[in-house]
Amino acid sequence: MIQGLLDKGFESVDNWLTAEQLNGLRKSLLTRYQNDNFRVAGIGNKDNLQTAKRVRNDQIHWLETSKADDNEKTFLNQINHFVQYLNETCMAGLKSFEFHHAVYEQGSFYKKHVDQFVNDDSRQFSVVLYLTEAWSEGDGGELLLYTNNNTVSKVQPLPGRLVFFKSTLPHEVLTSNITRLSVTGWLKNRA
Ligand SMILES: O=C(O)CCC(=O)C(=O)O
Ligand SMILES: [Fe+2]
Repeated sequence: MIQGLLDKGFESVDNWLTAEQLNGLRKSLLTRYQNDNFRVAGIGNKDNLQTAKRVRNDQIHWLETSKADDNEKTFLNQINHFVQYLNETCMAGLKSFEFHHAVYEQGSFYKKHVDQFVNDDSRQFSVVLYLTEAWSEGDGGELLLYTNNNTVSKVQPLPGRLVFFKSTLPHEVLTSNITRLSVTGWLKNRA
């Protein structure tokens, strides 16, 4: 994973969770979505929602450790192990992380952007885990990563796939033709 990050600027890994863990996490996301616990996502940390809607129109729900259910706790534990691994093997200096569930309803997208805020550079790495039950060519919602030398890499949002990239890397989500589910987060160098 680390090698891919260094070589290409990103890495993707399949089957990051067991099928059981993945199905559990999807169930938790859908339960929160059905109970109206989601809101339209914004951009930046002081944004105007009208502007934001032209850039992205997914809906999100932030995970809070204290309110996480067992499936979400398992996921956050795995992330914690991953963070420890990065700190031990790469001296990444990571101090905290934040994650949200995301639902891209049919027709939703997220235009080209970077995840680091202009007034806060604490987000070091972006992590996305795809939770959609099934994805096939034509369903859209691919992740485009603008790596160095104007190379564009396309990642299919396949169930169970985890993508990991530096938060300074420009990327975008193409329009999804199906309901696209994911959990997305950031590994930060500040608490
Ligand atoms: O879902 C994805 O593939 C990427 C999402 C994203 O770029 C973001 O939430 O900042
Ligand atoms: Fe992003």
